Amino acid sequence: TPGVEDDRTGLGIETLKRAFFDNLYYVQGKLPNRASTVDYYMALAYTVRDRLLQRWLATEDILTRPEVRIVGYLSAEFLMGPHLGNNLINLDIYAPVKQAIEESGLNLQELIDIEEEPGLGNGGLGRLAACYLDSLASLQIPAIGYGIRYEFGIFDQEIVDGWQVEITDKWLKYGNPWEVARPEEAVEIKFGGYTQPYTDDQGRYRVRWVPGSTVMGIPYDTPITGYNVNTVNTLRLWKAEAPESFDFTAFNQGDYWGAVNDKVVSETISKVLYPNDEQIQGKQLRLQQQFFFVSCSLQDVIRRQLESGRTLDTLHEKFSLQMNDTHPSVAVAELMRLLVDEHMLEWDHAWDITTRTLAYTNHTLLPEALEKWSVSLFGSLLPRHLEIIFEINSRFLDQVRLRYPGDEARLGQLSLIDEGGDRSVRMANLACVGSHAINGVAALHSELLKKTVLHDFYELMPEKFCNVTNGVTPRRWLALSNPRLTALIDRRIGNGWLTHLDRLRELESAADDAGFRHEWRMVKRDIKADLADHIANRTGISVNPDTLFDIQVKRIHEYKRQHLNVLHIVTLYHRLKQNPNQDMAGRTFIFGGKAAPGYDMAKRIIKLITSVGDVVNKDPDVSDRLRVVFLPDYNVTFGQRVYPAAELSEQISLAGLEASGTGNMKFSMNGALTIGTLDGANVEIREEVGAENFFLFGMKTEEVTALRSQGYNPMSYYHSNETLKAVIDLIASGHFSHGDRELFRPLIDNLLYHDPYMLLADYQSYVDCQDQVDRAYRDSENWVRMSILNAARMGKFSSDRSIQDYAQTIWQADAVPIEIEA
Ligand SMILES: CCc1ccc([C@H](C)CC(=O)N[C@@H]2O[C@H](CO)[C@@H](O)[C@H](O)[C@H]2O)cc1
Repeated sequence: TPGVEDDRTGLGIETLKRAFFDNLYYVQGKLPNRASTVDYYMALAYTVRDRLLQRWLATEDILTRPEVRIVGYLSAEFLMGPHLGNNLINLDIYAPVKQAIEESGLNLQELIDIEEEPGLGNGGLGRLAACYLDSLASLQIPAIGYGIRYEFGIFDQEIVDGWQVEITDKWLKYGNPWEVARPEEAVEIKFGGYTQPYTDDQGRYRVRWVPGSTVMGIPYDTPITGYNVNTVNTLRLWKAEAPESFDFTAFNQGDYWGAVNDKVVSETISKVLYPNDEQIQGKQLRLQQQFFFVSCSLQDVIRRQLESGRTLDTLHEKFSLQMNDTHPSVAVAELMRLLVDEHMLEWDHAWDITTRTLAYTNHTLLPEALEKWSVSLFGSLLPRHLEIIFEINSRFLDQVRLRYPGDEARLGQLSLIDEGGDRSVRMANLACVGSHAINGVAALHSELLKKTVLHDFYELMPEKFCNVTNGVTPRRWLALSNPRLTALIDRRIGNGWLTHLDRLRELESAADDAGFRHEWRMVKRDIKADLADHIANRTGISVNPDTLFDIQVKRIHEYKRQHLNVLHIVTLYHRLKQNPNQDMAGRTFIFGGKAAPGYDMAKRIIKLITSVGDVVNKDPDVSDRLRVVFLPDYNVTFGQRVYPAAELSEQISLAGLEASGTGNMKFSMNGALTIGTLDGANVEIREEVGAENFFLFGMKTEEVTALRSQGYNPMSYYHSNETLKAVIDLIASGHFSHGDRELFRPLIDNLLYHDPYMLLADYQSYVDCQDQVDRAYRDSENWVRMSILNAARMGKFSSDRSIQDYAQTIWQADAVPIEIEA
């Protein structure tokens, strides 16, 4: 009817309201008088989903064209965060929807906050994958994210009596309006069993895999909107189901458990995310999960290739598949199996296609994070893949022998099989041999990769190595998280910078504008006040928004040195106890981060933070100048609330161990200054913002290596630094643990006798640097100036720049604008 907008696509306020209440009624089956906030959220989610569907289907259609290249991002983790707010920003319908919801007597932020966060990741690696999906769509590059639809994501964290407690993450309890199941595209996945060589009808040697069990992989698709474009890409997450979910024969024999056994066993595969960050556990289920989503995804890719009318000979011309760390690296063997065993390609031809299609990104140098699977476990679960890996290895080592005749040591290093002890498959080696490109995630990290863990591969195949420094999406981490600063920047430099972040440079001149500085300071002050209210509600701790907000949020890990931050806090406490009139700017220290459930030292660090906080926050001598807060359950939603409120960003890892960091980028973009070591992307942030706008401390990687090789004796630092000794002794004395000297003994002993992450060696440099921060903060005009310059010079760290680097150097992928007929 003329004049009446389509209910599904109209953006008029009245249309939006009608559509909203129609979805409440027809989808949620609720009338307003009985609707809960979750019902209203669901109704709004469906209303927004309706308005992206046309673009989604148009993008899906483009992917079927033979000439269109597709980027497949294989990741065991996608830390997406809540969808509603992000889609309102990317579809540019935030304002009309806000008005429609408010005119309906509801509060949009309340509906946005009720969404269960899909926490399908641990930390940096998973969130990077999410930022990259946002940039791929915003740059109109056809792409598919491939992962696992865990029924339970990363645990929710509660702090009970100062200790972390893990709570199951039932994110699907109300259902998920942002996914569409596609059972018609389910695939079968094999496990176990044995292999059977045979000769095919052309007399050629072939191998058949006779599985011990099979499960079905059911795809669930989530739309990935681009910012202000028609592209809506897909995140395809696989759920495991039993081929037969109910065994009637067993049931009829009264074996009720038997009747559902298959179902339970199969579904276990996609049941829960492994909550370990940077520590391998070598559990069979973890390898099952990795093979499950990789085989599902590769079968899906091959189906799309063939349905586009292409043959498999040109798979690499249509698909670029990126392996997000080694977690998907079984893809090298699985693609070979599918091409050779299932689609009958010749080995060499298949190998050429495989290496041209696959690429590998490394995210960590930590030895304990480099995946190795025992040959026995691998062979029992994936007998055919082990054969294929042995074949790949023997052909590879033949080449190595030609290149380095007689160099057995190098051969041993490069081999896909670690022959030492219990033989194991080195997944990083498999990923390197099976890829055409290998990259690190920051300039320093990529250099260290070439010098250390992947040195032998670098010497053998230097042409494969490159660097792509990480980035973060300014849509979620500025426009959605910090609308007030976004509005201020828009007023100053116009919009367009959200897709061309380099334009933030136009803010540089504003740093010298007192009026603008004042507005900038006010925005930060307001956000700090909001966070102070949130902290009070969440923890009962009152913080003063006029103090310096010093924030460290990231997974708890000894190499990230949250406990070095605590040593500084105790140093300030010690100083104030000795001299209460000590002149210093008031500081609020805010921590957040989850510890892997089995990581005792990390859990003890959380207890140290909460224990020091209990004493400091209640001590009248210091509490007006010092506050320590551990905010529970650090996740994407939490990050969106905290990054905009920060003034000082703590990036204090031991040089050489933080591959990149991405929180460092989010803090700086929101005007926080960084105190940090020359580690990961800190190096490039300091290059961009200027050394004068960065608080640098600590040893460089070379100094760390030198000290380690000359023999590091932490006890000598304890004895030669009076304040450090007093601080350590205070903690050891039980002062923060009700006199219990045992509670933190493991931590203290580790620092005094081992200190593998060299806290004591970097302590004085850190404390001195923090004193610099204190002095700088008290010149608030200059501080705000530095804050503006920090944000203005963060253009490089947009994930759009990272994706453009990948597209140009690794994927040869181009933008394919999507036409939508009106
Ligand atoms: C097998 C257990 C496991 C699980 C996750 C990981 C990830 C690689 C850990 C991770 O998230 N690494 C972080 O990746 C970020 C994105 O590149 C970097 O910014 C961080 O520096 C790096 O620690 C390793 C090992």
